[in-house]
Amino acid sequence: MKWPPHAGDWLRPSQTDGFLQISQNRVAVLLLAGGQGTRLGVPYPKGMYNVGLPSSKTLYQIQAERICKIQELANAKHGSKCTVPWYIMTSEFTLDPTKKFFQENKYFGLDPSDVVMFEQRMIPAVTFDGKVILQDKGKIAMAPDGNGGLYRALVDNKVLENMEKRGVEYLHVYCVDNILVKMADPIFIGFCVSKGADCGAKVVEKAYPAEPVGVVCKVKGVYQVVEYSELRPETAEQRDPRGELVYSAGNICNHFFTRPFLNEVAQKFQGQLKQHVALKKVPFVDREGNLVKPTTPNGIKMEKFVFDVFQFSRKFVAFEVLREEEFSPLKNADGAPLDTPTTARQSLLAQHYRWAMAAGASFLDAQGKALPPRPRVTRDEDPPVVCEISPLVSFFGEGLEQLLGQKVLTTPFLLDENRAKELLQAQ
Ligand SMILES: CC(=O)N[C@H]1[C@@H](OP(=O)(O)O)O[C@H](CO)[C@@H](O)[C@@H]1O
Repeated sequence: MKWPPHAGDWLRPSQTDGFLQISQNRVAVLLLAGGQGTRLGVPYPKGMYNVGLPSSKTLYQIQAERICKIQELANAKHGSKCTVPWYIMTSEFTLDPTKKFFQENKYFGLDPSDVVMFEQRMIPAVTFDGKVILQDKGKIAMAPDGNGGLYRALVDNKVLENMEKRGVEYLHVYCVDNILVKMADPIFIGFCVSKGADCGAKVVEKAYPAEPVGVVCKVKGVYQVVEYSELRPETAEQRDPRGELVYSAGNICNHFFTRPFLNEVAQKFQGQLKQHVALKKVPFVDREGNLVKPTTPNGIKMEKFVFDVFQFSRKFVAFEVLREEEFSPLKNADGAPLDTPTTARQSLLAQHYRWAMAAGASFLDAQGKALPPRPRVTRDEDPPVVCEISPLVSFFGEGLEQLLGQKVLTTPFLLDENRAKELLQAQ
């Protein structure tokens, strides 16, 4: 069965309920940040990556500022003083550097007590015939247990108790690498809550059959995600009579869970989660004690997947969003055709350019020559101007008419809080 229906078939969800929940401290965000970023090829956590924006902000900073802003928007709407706690699942690889980075950057303006870091487990990598691999003399090669290690980590670290104490009822769980992620998105939260869902997933229409995204679909009557690594190419290519992909609902790793659902999974089901097998290049020491970096896969890493709990949901919803507004993941190093620092930067700058244009701004180039507006910028090209808008100024593009309406701006243009104040004062 094709899932979900086309975007136009959806009821228009209301933001109102989402903001209400946020303002009542019932919403938290949970970041999956235990991965090693092997494809990106950096020795530090992906969240610390700077994709080369004019502001030089890292993914962690952008996300922290979005939390600040969503709290502010909910407060302004409901006269509250709310908190959206940020739970960050790290691993042995990412915990210390992440902690240090947040400390050095004063938690990017968030209250440190509202940023809760915890660690997922590690499991040994093995050879194809099941033997452990020595990464160093006397050290077994270990890898994080996959983003589905979340459920055990929630128990190990008493995170669910922390959520309960704070009165958190709804979780927006997301992956670190999507530069366009809408943290605690009130539209998504509002939609899931209004449908009485215990579990939900945002999806985008797949761009092409072999795109490396999981697909949300029904298997034997049960909603689940089939991961791209486990979907046969001929299945991925199946089309319906209209010529559209049958499995077109691409998973963007943005999930909604209620706390009671997470509790139930943690207590009853997490032991049942399937182990997925990934063939990987695992560095090892040879008999002479030399470190060898294999060029072809030599080992197996076992991983659990965060979405494998969808099968236990009583009410699951999928929510289709626009790729250009919500999905541009950082997976690969520059040089790869897609999902690189360059494409992540281009997607964000293209979005901010669209916001500025929609707010009524026009642009001059660096020599003062007027630049004709370009209504459509695709996600993998440079927008005609460099325009970056701080999340502290605008989360969704809201509130920009007042600042940018009828303004003639010169590229490159960086709208941070100071610039926003100047623009307001100049009125
Ligand atoms: C286990 C898991 O969560 N896999 C996700 C995740 O893939 P990675 O290749 O593991 O980053 O993010 C993708 C979206 O960026 C999503 O399509 C996929 O299903």
